[in-house]
Amino acid sequence: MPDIPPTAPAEAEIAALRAEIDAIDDAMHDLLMRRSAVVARLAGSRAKGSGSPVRPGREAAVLRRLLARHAGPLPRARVVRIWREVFMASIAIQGEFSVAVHAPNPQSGHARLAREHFGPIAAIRVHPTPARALAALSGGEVSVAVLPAPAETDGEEAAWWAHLDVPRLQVVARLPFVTDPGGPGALVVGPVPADASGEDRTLLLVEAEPSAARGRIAQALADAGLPAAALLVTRAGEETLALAEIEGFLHPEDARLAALPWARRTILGAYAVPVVGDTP
Ligand SMILES: O=C(O)C(=O)C[C@]1(C(=O)O)C=C[C@@H](O)C=C1
Repeated sequence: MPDIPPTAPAEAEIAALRAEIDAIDDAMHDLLMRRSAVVARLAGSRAKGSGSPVRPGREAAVLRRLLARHAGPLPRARVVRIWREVFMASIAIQGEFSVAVHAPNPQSGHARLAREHFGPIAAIRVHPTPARALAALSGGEVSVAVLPAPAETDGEEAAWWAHLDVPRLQVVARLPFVTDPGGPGALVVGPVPADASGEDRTLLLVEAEPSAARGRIAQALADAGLPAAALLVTRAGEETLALAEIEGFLHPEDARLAALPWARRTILGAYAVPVVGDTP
């Protein structure tokens, strides 16, 4: 196509639209400065306490509320990306933040999930085993650890979830927050309990009798009023370990836990149920 110089009316239209964008940018900048000042007040308030400033449940609740009112051409996944940066900026205002991720290299799927979630500025270090990533978290070197989502095929070394040092360390989030069918999944472990988002899943680890079949474990959970939305069963020597995902935010003193037939039952933490992205 030949290059046609823009006509004067077209230039005037572009200038007017850009003036509108400039005014919106000023308003957005004012609001971001105001928001950061509120975050600084929150950081200074004793109500939040010391320790990790990260509250994944609160972040999820904010995003769900915004996505519920969202309309127009801005894709939902972009809204999430913009607010991820806002959250990370708020976290930076409140203190140091760094991540240990277990991944073979910085380009692998789980390392990319961590980078996408925690943003381009966060210090993210890759560790060759889950144990090394968790040791960095236990030792206070990092704020959170990102580990592959549990799988039934996990061997002794990969099954970090079978030996998690709860309640000192707990699962607090799941990545990605915008569902990606077929993509890798990861869990975020923090040095604080998970905070409820209003729509959560709790991870419950039970040690069942050695011969326990999957169906019997699922039935016992359902009978106790804790039907599993997902159930992973592995056998390690004499042990049968079952990791159940229970709908809702379960507290350790929930009476339904006492109705389970197994003495060893541990809440590993909880995560906000991910949201769906943009439909093509
Ligand atoms: O609500 C808080 O506790 C905050 O620190 C604020 C805020 C936010 O920017 O909205 C920031 C980080 C937390 O992970 C959650 C929310």
